[in-house]
Amino acid sequence: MRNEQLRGMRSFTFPSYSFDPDSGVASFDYALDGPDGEVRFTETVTFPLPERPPAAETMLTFHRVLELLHLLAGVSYYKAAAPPSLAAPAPLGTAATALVQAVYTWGLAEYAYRNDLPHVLELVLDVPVGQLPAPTVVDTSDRRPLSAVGGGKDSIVSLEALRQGGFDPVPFSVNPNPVIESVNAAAGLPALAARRRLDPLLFELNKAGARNGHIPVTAINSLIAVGTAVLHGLGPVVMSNERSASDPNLIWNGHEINHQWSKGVEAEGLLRAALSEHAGLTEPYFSLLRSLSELHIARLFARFDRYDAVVTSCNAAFKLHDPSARWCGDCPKCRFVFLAMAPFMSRARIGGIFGADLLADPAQVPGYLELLGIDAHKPFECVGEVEESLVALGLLAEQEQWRGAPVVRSLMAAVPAEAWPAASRTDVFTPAGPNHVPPPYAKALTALF
Ligand SMILES: CC(=O)N[C@H]1[C@@H](OP(=O)(O)OP(=O)(O)OC[C@H]2O[C@@H](n3ccc(=O)[nH]c3=O)[C@H](O)[C@@H]2O)O[C@H](CO)[C@@H](O)[C@@H]1O[C@H](C)C(=O)N[C@@H](C)C(=O)N[C@@H](CCC(=O)O)C(=O)O
Ligand SMILES: Nc1ncnc2c1ncn2[C@@H]1O[C@H](COP(=O)(O)OP(=O)(O)OP(=O)(O)O)[C@@H](O)[C@H]1O
Repeated sequence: MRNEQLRGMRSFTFPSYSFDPDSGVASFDYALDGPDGEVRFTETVTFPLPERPPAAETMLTFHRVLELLHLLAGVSYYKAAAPPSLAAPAPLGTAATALVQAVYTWGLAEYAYRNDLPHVLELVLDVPVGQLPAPTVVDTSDRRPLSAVGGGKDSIVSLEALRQGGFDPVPFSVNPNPVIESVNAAAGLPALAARRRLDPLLFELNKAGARNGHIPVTAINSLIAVGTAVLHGLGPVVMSNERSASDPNLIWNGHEINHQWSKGVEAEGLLRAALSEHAGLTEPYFSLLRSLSELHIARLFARFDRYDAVVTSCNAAFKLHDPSARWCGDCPKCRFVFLAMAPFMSRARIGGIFGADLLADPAQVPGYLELLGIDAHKPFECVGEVEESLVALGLLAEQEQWRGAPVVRSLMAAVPAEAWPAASRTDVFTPAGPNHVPPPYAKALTALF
Protein backbone atom coordinates (compact mmCIF):
# COMPACT_ATOMS: atom_id res chain seq x y z
CA MET A 1 0.00 0.00 0.00
CA ARG A 2 1.39 3.38 -1.00
CA ASN A 3 1.55 6.32 1.36
CA GLU A 4 -1.03 8.38 -0.57
CA GLN A 5 -3.49 5.49 -0.21
CA LEU A 6 -2.84 5.28 3.52
CA ARG A 7 -3.27 9.01 3.90
CA GLY A 8 -6.61 8.82 2.10
CA MET A 9 -8.05 6.41 4.69
CA ARG A 10 -11.43 7.55 6.00
CA SER A 11 -12.10 5.30 9.00
CA PHE A 12 -10.59 3.08 11.66
CA THR A 13 -12.64 0.19 13.03
CA PHE A 14 -12.33 -2.80 15.36
CA PRO A 15 -13.76 -5.79 13.44
CA SER A 16 -13.31 -8.48 16.11
CA TYR A 17 -11.25 -9.99 18.88
CA SER A 18 -10.89 -13.51 20.23
CA PHE A 19 -9.29 -15.32 23.15
CA ASP A 20 -8.04 -18.90 23.21
CA PRO A 21 -8.15 -20.17 26.82
CA ASP A 22 -5.82 -23.09 26.02
CA SER A 23 -2.92 -20.99 24.73
CA GLY A 24 -3.69 -17.70 26.49
CA VAL A 25 -3.55 -15.86 23.15
CA ALA A 26 -5.84 -12.89 22.61
CA SER A 27 -6.05 -11.66 18.99
CA PHE A 28 -7.24 -8.15 18.23
CA ASP A 29 -8.27 -7.18 14.69
CA TYR A 30 -8.24 -3.66 13.26
CA ALA A 31 -9.13 -2.14 9.89
CA LEU A 32 -8.30 1.07 8.06
CA ASP A 33 -10.75 1.80 5.22
CA GLY A 34 -10.67 4.31 2.42
CA PRO A 35 -11.56 4.84 -1.24
CA ASP A 36 -8.57 2.74 -2.34
CA GLY A 37 -9.38 -0.28 -0.19
CA GLU A 38 -8.84 -1.72 3.24
CA VAL A 39 -5.77 -2.56 5.35
CA ARG A 40 -6.18 -5.11 8.15
CA PHE A 41 -3.97 -5.63 11.20
CA THR A 42 -3.91 -8.24 13.95
CA GLU A 43 -2.14 -7.72 17.25
CA THR A 44 -1.73 -10.61 19.70
CA VAL A 45 -1.22 -10.65 23.43
CA THR A 46 -0.27 -13.93 25.07
CA PHE A 47 -1.39 -13.92 28.69
CA PRO A 48 0.28 -16.12 31.29
CA LEU A 49 -2.21 -18.85 32.24
CA PRO A 50 -2.95 -19.80 35.85
CA GLU A 51 -2.42 -23.41 36.97
CA ARG A 52 -6.14 -24.06 37.19
CA PRO A 53 -8.68 -22.67 34.70
CA PRO A 54 -10.49 -19.65 36.18
CA ALA A 55 -14.21 -19.80 37.05
CA ALA A 56 -16.72 -18.82 34.36
CA GLU A 57 -17.49 -15.55 36.20
CA THR A 58 -13.82 -14.62 36.25
CA MET A 59 -13.66 -15.22 32.51
CA LEU A 60 -16.59 -12.85 31.99
CA THR A 61 -14.71 -10.13 33.88
CA PHE A 62 -11.54 -10.93 31.92
CA HIS A 63 -13.41 -10.58 28.61
CA ARG A 64 -14.66 -7.16 29.68
CA VAL A 65 -11.04 -6.12 30.23
CA LEU A 66 -10.13 -7.56 26.81
CA GLU A 67 -12.89 -5.48 25.20
CA LEU A 68 -11.25 -2.32 26.57
CA LEU A 69 -7.78 -3.55 25.60
CA HIS A 70 -9.00 -4.21 22.04
CA LEU A 71 -10.08 -0.57 21.82
CA LEU A 72 -6.94 0.94 23.35
CA ALA A 73 -4.32 -1.19 21.56
CA GLY A 74 -5.69 0.07 18.22
CA VAL A 75 -3.81 3.39 18.58
CA SER A 76 -0.63 1.84 17.13
CA TYR A 77 -2.48 1.14 13.84
CA TYR A 78 -4.73 4.20 13.81
CA LYS A 79 -1.61 6.38 13.83
CA ALA A 80 -0.33 4.86 10.55
CA ALA A 81 -3.02 6.85 8.74
CA ALA A 82 -4.92 9.13 11.19
CA PRO A 83 -8.33 8.90 9.45
CA PRO A 84 -11.06 11.33 10.54
CA SER A 85 -13.46 8.62 11.75
CA LEU A 86 -13.10 6.22 14.66
CA ALA A 87 -15.95 3.77 15.24
CA ALA A 88 -16.38 1.51 18.29
CA PRO A 89 -17.66 -2.02 17.55
CA ALA A 90 -20.33 -2.17 20.27
CA PRO A 91 -22.18 0.05 22.74
CA LEU A 92 -20.09 1.48 25.57
CA GLY A 93 -20.87 3.32 28.78
CA THR A 94 -19.87 6.93 29.36
CA ALA A 95 -16.67 6.15 31.30
CA ALA A 96 -15.40 3.66 28.71
CA THR A 97 -16.24 6.09 25.89
CA ALA A 98 -14.37 8.87 27.70
CA LEU A 99 -11.32 6.64 28.17
CA VAL A 100 -11.13 5.53 24.54
CA GLN A 101 -11.67 9.01 23.18
CA ALA A 102 -8.99 10.44 25.50
CA VAL A 103 -6.47 7.76 24.50
CA TYR A 104 -6.93 8.55 20.77
CA THR A 105 -6.72 12.31 21.32
CA TRP A 106 -4.64 13.27 24.39
CA GLY A 107 -2.68 10.01 24.22
CA LEU A 108 -1.75 10.82 20.62
CA ALA A 109 -1.20 14.53 21.26
CA GLU A 110 2.59 14.43 20.80
CA TYR A 111 2.06 12.47 17.55
CA ALA A 112 -0.54 15.01 16.38
CA TYR A 113 1.77 17.93 17.19
CA ARG A 114 4.85 16.45 15.55
CA ASN A 115 2.96 15.37 12.41
CA ASP A 116 0.93 18.58 12.33
CA LEU A 117 -2.42 16.75 12.42
CA PRO A 118 -4.68 19.01 14.52
CA HIS A 119 -7.79 16.94 13.62
CA VAL A 120 -6.48 14.07 15.79
CA LEU A 121 -7.03 16.23 18.88
CA GLU A 122 -10.65 16.77 17.80
CA LEU A 123 -11.51 13.07 17.10
CA VAL A 124 -14.88 11.89 18.38
CA LEU A 125 -15.47 8.19 19.04
CA ASP A 126 -18.56 6.98 17.22
CA VAL A 127 -20.38 4.55 19.56
CA PRO A 128 -23.33 2.37 18.42
CA VAL A 129 -26.55 3.05 20.30
CA GLY A 130 -27.54 0.34 22.79
CA GLN A 131 -27.02 -0.86 26.32
CA LEU A 132 -24.42 -3.27 27.61
CA PRO A 133 -25.46 -5.72 30.34
CA ALA A 134 -24.03 -4.48 33.65
CA PRO A 135 -20.91 -6.37 34.75
CA THR A 136 -20.72 -8.36 37.98
CA VAL A 137 -19.12 -6.20 40.66
CA VAL A 138 -15.78 -7.66 41.81
CA ASP A 139 -13.80 -6.42 44.81
CA THR A 140 -10.24 -7.78 44.78
CA SER A 141 -8.73 -5.04 46.93
CA ASP A 142 -7.53 -7.40 49.67
CA ARG A 143 -5.69 -9.81 47.38
CA ARG A 144 -1.97 -9.86 46.51
CA PRO A 145 -1.12 -6.91 44.22
CA LEU A 146 0.38 -7.24 40.75
CA SER A 147 3.30 -4.82 40.52
CA ALA A 148 4.18 -3.62 36.98
CA VAL A 149 7.94 -3.71 36.47
CA GLY A 150 9.58 -1.62 33.74
CA GLY A 151 13.19 -2.23 34.77
CA GLY A 152 13.79 1.33 36.01
CA LYS A 153 14.17 2.95 39.40
CA ASP A 154 10.47 3.74 39.82
CA SER A 155 9.07 0.23 39.71
CA ILE A 156 11.94 -0.97 41.93
CA VAL A 157 10.96 1.56 44.61
CA SER A 158 7.34 0.36 44.40
CA LEU A 159 8.34 -3.31 44.60
CA GLU A 160 10.40 -2.62 47.70
CA ALA A 161 7.69 -0.48 49.34
CA LEU A 162 5.14 -3.24 48.75
CA ARG A 163 7.46 -5.95 49.96
CA GLN A 164 8.44 -4.07 53.11
CA GLY A 165 4.78 -3.21 53.70
CA GLY A 166 3.94 -6.94 53.76
CA PHE A 167 1.91 -6.94 50.54
CA ASP A 168 3.71 -9.87 48.91
CA PRO A 169 3.68 -8.34 45.39
CA VAL A 170 3.77 -10.36 42.17
CA PRO A 171 6.08 -8.62 39.65
CA PHE A 172 4.60 -8.37 36.16
CA SER A 173 5.91 -7.18 32.81
CA VAL A 174 4.87 -7.01 29.20
CA ASN A 175 7.61 -8.38 26.90
CA PRO A 176 10.25 -8.57 29.63
CA ASN A 177 13.69 -8.06 28.15
CA PRO A 178 16.97 -9.10 29.84
CA VAL A 179 16.94 -5.88 31.89
CA ILE A 180 13.53 -6.61 33.38
CA GLU A 181 14.40 -10.27 33.92
CA SER A 182 17.55 -9.24 35.81
CA VAL A 183 15.58 -6.78 37.96
CA ASN A 184 13.12 -9.53 38.87
CA ALA A 185 16.00 -11.86 39.65
CA ALA A 186 17.59 -9.20 41.87
CA ALA A 187 14.25 -8.78 43.64
CA GLY A 188 14.12 -12.54 44.19
CA LEU A 189 10.38 -12.59 43.45
CA PRO A 190 8.78 -15.02 40.96
CA ALA A 191 7.26 -12.92 38.18
CA LEU A 192 4.47 -13.15 35.62
CA ALA A 193 4.91 -12.01 32.02
CA ALA A 194 2.68 -11.35 29.01
CA ARG A 195 3.88 -11.26 25.40
CA ARG A 196 2.60 -8.53 23.12
CA ARG A 197 3.20 -8.87 19.37
CA LEU A 198 2.47 -5.97 17.04
CA ASP A 199 1.39 -6.82 13.51
CA PRO A 200 4.59 -6.99 11.37
CA LEU A 201 2.70 -5.16 8.62
CA LEU A 202 2.99 -2.01 10.75
CA PHE A 203 6.79 -2.16 10.57
CA GLU A 204 6.63 -2.61 6.78
CA LEU A 205 4.35 0.40 6.47
CA ASN A 206 6.68 2.38 8.76
CA LYS A 207 9.63 1.53 6.53
CA ALA A 208 7.65 2.70 3.51
CA GLY A 209 7.05 6.06 5.21
CA ALA A 210 3.68 5.66 6.95
CA ARG A 211 2.80 8.23 9.57
CA ASN A 212 4.52 7.36 12.83
CA GLY A 213 5.02 8.76 16.30
CA HIS A 214 4.61 8.28 19.99
CA ILE A 215 1.69 6.28 21.39
CA PRO A 216 0.29 6.03 24.94
CA VAL A 217 1.90 2.68 25.66
CA THR A 218 1.36 2.77 29.43
CA ALA A 219 -2.42 2.61 28.95
CA ILE A 220 -2.00 -0.59 26.93
CA ASN A 221 0.48 -2.18 29.35
CA SER A 222 -1.83 -1.24 32.22
CA LEU A 223 -4.81 -3.09 30.74
CA ILE A 224 -2.67 -6.14 29.96
CA ALA A 225 -1.62 -6.06 33.62
CA VAL A 226 -5.23 -5.76 34.81
CA GLY A 227 -6.25 -8.69 32.57
CA THR A 228 -3.42 -10.79 34.00
CA ALA A 229 -4.42 -9.91 37.57
CA VAL A 230 -8.02 -10.97 36.86
CA LEU A 231 -6.96 -14.28 35.26
CA HIS A 232 -4.70 -15.12 38.21
CA GLY A 233 -7.16 -14.07 40.93
CA LEU A 234 -4.83 -11.29 42.08
CA GLY A 235 -5.62 -7.85 43.50
CA PRO A 236 -4.92 -4.30 42.31
CA VAL A 237 -2.33 -3.50 39.66
CA VAL A 238 0.26 -1.21 41.20
CA MET A 239 1.95 1.20 38.81
CA SER A 240 4.89 3.50 39.54
CA ASN A 241 3.88 6.65 37.68
CA GLU A 242 5.21 9.79 39.28
CA ARG A 243 3.76 13.27 39.89
CA SER A 244 5.52 15.01 37.00
CA ALA A 245 4.06 12.56 34.44
CA SER A 246 0.90 14.68 34.57
CA ASP A 247 2.66 17.89 33.46
CA PRO A 248 2.57 18.80 29.75
CA ASN A 249 5.66 19.45 27.62
CA LEU A 250 4.08 22.36 25.76
CA ILE A 251 0.82 23.96 24.64
CA TRP A 252 -0.15 23.71 20.94
CA ASN A 253 -3.28 25.32 19.47
CA GLY A 254 -4.52 25.68 23.03
CA HIS A 255 -4.05 21.95 23.76
CA GLU A 256 -1.69 20.39 26.28
CA ILE A 257 0.89 18.13 24.63
CA ASN A 258 2.21 15.58 27.12
CA HIS A 259 4.63 12.82 26.08
CA GLN A 260 3.73 10.91 29.23
CA TRP A 261 -0.04 11.43 29.04
CA SER A 262 -1.01 7.83 29.76
CA LYS A 263 1.25 7.84 32.83
CA GLY A 264 -0.55 10.92 34.17
CA VAL A 265 -3.20 11.14 36.84
CA GLU A 266 -5.96 12.04 34.36
CA ALA A 267 -5.39 8.80 32.42
CA GLU A 268 -5.26 6.87 35.70
CA GLY A 269 -8.66 8.24 36.73
CA LEU A 270 -10.17 7.49 33.31
CA LEU A 271 -8.85 3.90 33.35
CA ARG A 272 -10.13 3.28 36.86
CA ALA A 273 -13.58 4.62 35.99
CA ALA A 274 -13.78 2.59 32.77
CA LEU A 275 -12.67 -0.61 34.51
CA SER A 276 -15.24 -0.09 37.22
CA GLU A 277 -18.06 0.69 34.77
CA HIS A 278 -17.22 -1.87 32.09
CA ALA A 279 -15.62 -4.74 34.04
CA GLY A 280 -17.07 -4.20 37.53
CA LEU A 281 -13.60 -3.99 39.14
CA THR A 282 -13.83 -1.71 42.18
CA GLU A 283 -10.09 -1.29 42.95
CA PRO A 284 -8.31 -2.33 39.76
CA TYR A 285 -5.35 -0.05 39.34
CA PHE A 286 -3.44 2.82 40.91
CA SER A 287 -0.01 4.41 40.92
CA LEU A 288 1.74 4.07 44.26
CA LEU A 289 4.26 6.85 43.51
CA ARG A 290 1.74 9.34 42.10
CA SER A 291 2.37 12.05 44.71
CA LEU A 292 6.17 11.86 44.52
CA SER A 293 8.59 13.84 42.36
CA GLU A 294 11.20 11.97 40.31
CA LEU A 295 13.90 13.40 42.56
CA HIS A 296 12.15 12.06 45.64
CA ILE A 297 11.88 8.63 43.98
CA ALA A 298 15.59 8.74 43.09
CA ARG A 299 16.39 9.51 46.74
CA LEU A 300 14.35 6.50 47.85
CA PHE A 301 15.94 4.30 45.19
CA ALA A 302 19.41 5.14 46.53
CA ARG A 303 18.57 3.10 49.66
CA PHE A 304 18.48 -0.17 47.71
CA ASP A 305 21.83 -1.14 46.25
CA ARG A 306 20.86 -4.72 45.35
CA TYR A 307 19.66 -3.47 41.94
CA ASP A 308 22.73 -1.42 41.00
CA ALA A 309 24.05 -3.90 38.44
CA VAL A 310 20.72 -4.19 36.64
CA VAL A 311 18.51 -1.09 37.04
CA THR A 312 17.97 0.60 33.66
CA SER A 313 15.66 3.50 32.93
CA CYS A 314 16.96 4.41 29.45
CA ASN A 315 14.26 3.86 26.79
CA ALA A 316 16.83 2.75 24.21
CA ALA A 317 17.06 -0.53 26.13
CA PHE A 318 13.34 -1.15 25.51
CA LYS A 319 13.19 -0.78 21.74
CA LEU A 320 11.57 -3.67 19.87
CA HIS A 321 14.44 -3.67 17.37
CA ASP A 322 18.16 -3.23 18.21
CA PRO A 323 17.82 -2.33 21.89
CA SER A 324 20.85 -1.12 23.86
CA ALA A 325 22.04 -3.48 26.62
CA ARG A 326 21.59 -0.88 29.38
CA TRP A 327 21.99 2.92 29.61
CA CYS A 328 22.83 4.56 26.24
CA GLY A 329 24.47 7.43 28.15
CA ASP A 330 23.38 10.06 25.65
CA CYS A 331 19.63 10.75 25.81
CA PRO A 332 17.46 13.06 27.94
CA LYS A 333 16.36 10.18 30.17
CA CYS A 334 19.93 9.03 30.91
CA ARG A 335 20.95 12.62 31.63
CA PHE A 336 17.95 13.27 33.88
CA VAL A 337 18.18 10.04 35.89
CA PHE A 338 21.94 10.53 36.39
CA LEU A 339 21.30 14.07 37.65
CA ALA A 340 18.47 12.86 39.91
CA MET A 341 20.45 9.99 41.47
CA ALA A 342 23.82 11.74 41.80
CA PRO A 343 23.01 13.85 44.91
CA PHE A 344 22.17 10.69 46.86
CA MET A 345 25.09 8.41 45.93
CA SER A 346 28.84 8.26 45.89
CA ARG A 347 30.43 9.11 42.55
CA ALA A 348 31.85 5.60 42.36
CA ARG A 349 28.43 3.99 42.85
CA ILE A 350 26.60 6.02 40.21
CA GLY A 351 29.51 5.55 37.78
CA GLY A 352 29.08 1.80 38.30
CA ILE A 353 25.33 1.95 37.64
CA PHE A 354 25.66 3.94 34.40
CA GLY A 355 29.07 2.65 33.24
CA ALA A 356 30.06 6.32 32.73
CA ASP A 357 30.22 9.63 34.58
CA LEU A 358 27.89 11.91 32.62
CA LEU A 359 28.70 14.96 34.75
CA ALA A 360 32.38 14.63 33.85
CA ASP A 361 31.66 14.92 30.13
CA PRO A 362 31.33 18.52 28.78
CA ALA A 363 29.56 17.16 25.66
CA GLN A 364 26.53 16.57 27.91
CA VAL A 365 26.11 20.28 28.75
CA PRO A 366 23.67 21.23 25.92
CA GLY A 367 21.36 18.33 26.85
CA TYR A 368 21.44 19.36 30.50
CA LEU A 369 20.60 22.97 29.58
CA GLU A 370 17.38 21.63 28.00
CA LEU A 371 16.49 19.80 31.21
CA LEU A 372 17.09 23.01 33.13
CA GLY A 373 14.63 24.85 30.90
CA ILE A 374 17.29 27.01 29.26
CA ASP A 375 16.55 27.61 25.55
CA ALA A 376 14.04 24.76 25.03
CA HIS A 377 10.82 23.09 26.16
CA LYS A 378 10.93 19.96 28.36
CA PRO A 379 12.13 17.14 26.03
CA PHE A 380 9.59 14.58 24.75
CA GLU A 381 10.88 11.94 27.17
CA CYS A 382 10.15 10.61 30.61
CA VAL A 383 12.04 13.29 32.51
CA GLY A 384 11.19 15.33 35.59
CA GLU A 385 10.30 18.98 35.84
CA VAL A 386 12.78 21.83 35.34
CA GLU A 387 12.35 22.58 39.06
CA GLU A 388 13.56 19.07 39.94
CA SER A 389 16.64 19.41 37.74
CA LEU A 390 17.45 22.75 39.38
CA VAL A 391 17.07 21.32 42.87
CA ALA A 392 19.32 18.37 41.96
CA LEU A 393 21.94 20.73 40.51
CA GLY A 394 21.80 22.90 43.63
CA LEU A 395 22.35 19.83 45.83
CA LEU A 396 25.32 18.72 43.71
CA ALA A 397 26.93 22.16 43.90
CA GLU A 398 26.95 21.81 47.70
CA GLN A 399 28.82 18.49 47.63
CA GLU A 400 32.58 18.21 47.64
CA GLN A 401 32.53 15.16 45.35
CA TRP A 402 30.43 16.87 42.63
CA ARG A 403 31.11 20.61 42.89
CA GLY A 404 34.18 20.44 40.62
CA ALA A 405 32.66 18.15 37.97
CA PRO A 406 32.93 19.94 34.59
CA VAL A 407 29.20 19.71 33.80
CA VAL A 408 28.16 20.90 37.27
CA ARG A 409 30.50 23.90 36.95
CA SER A 410 29.20 24.83 33.47
CA LEU A 411 25.58 24.49 34.49
CA MET A 412 26.00 26.53 37.67
CA ALA A 413 27.50 29.29 35.52
CA ALA A 414 24.67 29.04 32.96
CA VAL A 415 21.62 29.07 35.26
CA PRO A 416 20.35 32.65 35.59
CA ALA A 417 20.05 33.97 39.15
CA GLU A 418 16.30 34.50 38.75
CA ALA A 419 15.77 30.75 38.10
CA TRP A 420 16.83 29.63 41.57
CA PRO A 421 13.89 30.94 43.65
CA ALA A 422 11.59 28.64 41.61
CA ALA A 423 13.57 25.61 42.75
CA SER A 424 12.01 24.79 46.09
CA ARG A 425 13.49 21.79 47.88
CA THR A 426 10.46 21.65 50.13
CA ASP A 427 8.10 21.37 47.15
CA VAL A 428 10.23 18.72 45.47
CA PHE A 429 10.47 16.51 48.56
CA THR A 430 6.91 16.96 49.83
CA PRO A 431 4.34 14.49 48.44
CA ALA A 432 1.53 16.42 46.74
CA GLY A 433 -1.24 16.33 44.17
CA PRO A 434 -4.22 14.07 43.52
CA ASN A 435 -3.77 10.31 43.79
CA HIS A 436 -5.80 7.10 43.96
CA VAL A 437 -3.66 5.18 46.45
CA PRO A 438 -5.76 3.14 48.93
CA PRO A 439 -4.82 4.03 52.56
CA PRO A 440 -3.05 0.74 53.49
CA TYR A 441 -0.80 1.12 50.45
CA ALA A 442 -0.15 4.80 51.19
CA LYS A 443 1.08 3.71 54.63
CA ALA A 444 3.53 1.25 53.05
CA LEU A 445 4.97 4.04 50.90
CA THR A 446 5.35 6.59 53.69
CA ALA A 447 7.06 3.92 55.82
CA LEU A 448 9.93 4.16 53.30
CA PHE A 449 10.46 7.92 53.86
C1 LIG B 1 11.52 2.23 23.11
C2 LIG B 1 10.96 3.52 22.61
O1 LIG B 1 11.09 4.53 23.25
N1 LIG B 1 10.31 3.46 21.46
C3 LIG B 1 9.67 4.62 20.87
C4 LIG B 1 10.32 4.90 19.53
O2 LIG B 1 10.20 3.72 18.75
P1 LIG B 1 11.30 3.18 17.79
O3 LIG B 1 10.79 3.25 16.41
O4 LIG B 1 12.58 3.92 18.03
O5 LIG B 1 11.53 1.67 18.27
P2 LIG B 1 10.53 0.56 18.83
O6 LIG B 1 10.11 0.85 20.23
O7 LIG B 1 11.26 -0.66 18.60
O8 LIG B 1 9.21 0.56 17.95
C5 LIG B 1 9.19 0.26 16.56
C6 LIG B 1 7.91 0.84 15.97
O9 LIG B 1 6.83 0.11 16.49
C7 LIG B 1 5.71 0.95 16.64
N2 LIG B 1 5.14 0.73 17.96
C8 LIG B 1 5.91 0.29 18.99
C9 LIG B 1 5.31 0.03 20.19
C10 LIG B 1 3.94 0.22 20.34
O10 LIG B 1 3.35 -0.01 21.43
N3 LIG B 1 3.22 0.68 19.29
C11 LIG B 1 3.79 0.96 18.09
O11 LIG B 1 3.10 1.39 17.17
C12 LIG B 1 6.13 2.36 16.35
O12 LIG B 1 5.64 2.63 15.06
C13 LIG B 1 7.64 2.28 16.36
O13 LIG B 1 8.19 3.15 15.45
O14 LIG B 1 9.66 5.91 18.83
C14 LIG B 1 8.25 5.61 18.58
C15 LIG B 1 7.70 6.73 17.77
O15 LIG B 1 7.83 7.94 18.41
C16 LIG B 1 7.54 5.45 19.94
O16 LIG B 1 6.17 5.13 19.74
C17 LIG B 1 8.22 4.32 20.70
O17 LIG B 1 7.68 4.27 22.01
C18 LIG B 1 7.26 2.96 22.44
C19 LIG B 1 5.76 2.85 22.22
C20 LIG B 1 7.54 2.80 23.90
O18 LIG B 1 7.40 1.73 24.44
N4 LIG B 1 7.92 3.88 24.58
C21 LIG B 1 8.13 3.93 26.02
C22 LIG B 1 9.55 3.60 26.40
C23 LIG B 1 7.80 5.34 26.44
O19 LIG B 1 8.03 6.28 25.69
N5 LIG B 1 7.21 5.53 27.59
C24 LIG B 1 6.80 6.82 28.01
C25 LIG B 1 5.40 6.76 28.57
C26 LIG B 1 4.43 7.23 27.55
C27 LIG B 1 2.99 6.92 27.87
O20 LIG B 1 2.15 7.83 27.86
O21 LIG B 1 2.68 5.77 28.10
C28 LIG B 1 7.75 7.35 29.04
O22 LIG B 1 8.40 6.55 29.73
O23 LIG B 1 7.79 8.57 29.16
N1 LIG C 1 7.31 -3.64 29.93
C1 LIG C 1 6.53 -3.23 30.92
N2 LIG C 1 5.63 -4.07 31.46
C2 LIG C 1 4.82 -3.68 32.47
N3 LIG C 1 4.85 -2.46 33.00
C3 LIG C 1 5.73 -1.59 32.51
C4 LIG C 1 6.62 -1.92 31.45
N4 LIG C 1 7.39 -0.84 31.18
C5 LIG C 1 7.01 0.12 32.03
N5 LIG C 1 6.03 -0.34 32.85
C6 LIG C 1 5.36 0.39 33.91
O1 LIG C 1 4.88 1.60 33.35
C7 LIG C 1 5.13 2.69 34.22
C8 LIG C 1 5.97 3.72 33.53
O2 LIG C 1 7.20 3.17 33.09
P1 LIG C 1 8.60 3.88 33.36
O3 LIG C 1 9.52 3.44 32.29
O4 LIG C 1 8.44 5.33 33.60
O5 LIG C 1 8.99 3.26 34.79
P2 LIG C 1 10.23 2.51 35.37
O6 LIG C 1 10.87 1.69 34.30
O7 LIG C 1 9.80 1.78 36.57
O8 LIG C 1 11.16 3.66 35.90
P3 LIG C 1 12.03 4.76 35.17
O9 LIG C 1 11.18 6.00 35.14
O10 LIG C 1 13.22 4.87 36.01
O11 LIG C 1 12.28 4.22 33.80
C9 LIG C 1 5.77 2.12 35.46
O12 LIG C 1 4.75 1.91 36.39
C10 LIG C 1 6.33 0.79 35.03
O13 LIG C 1 6.29 -0.11 36.05
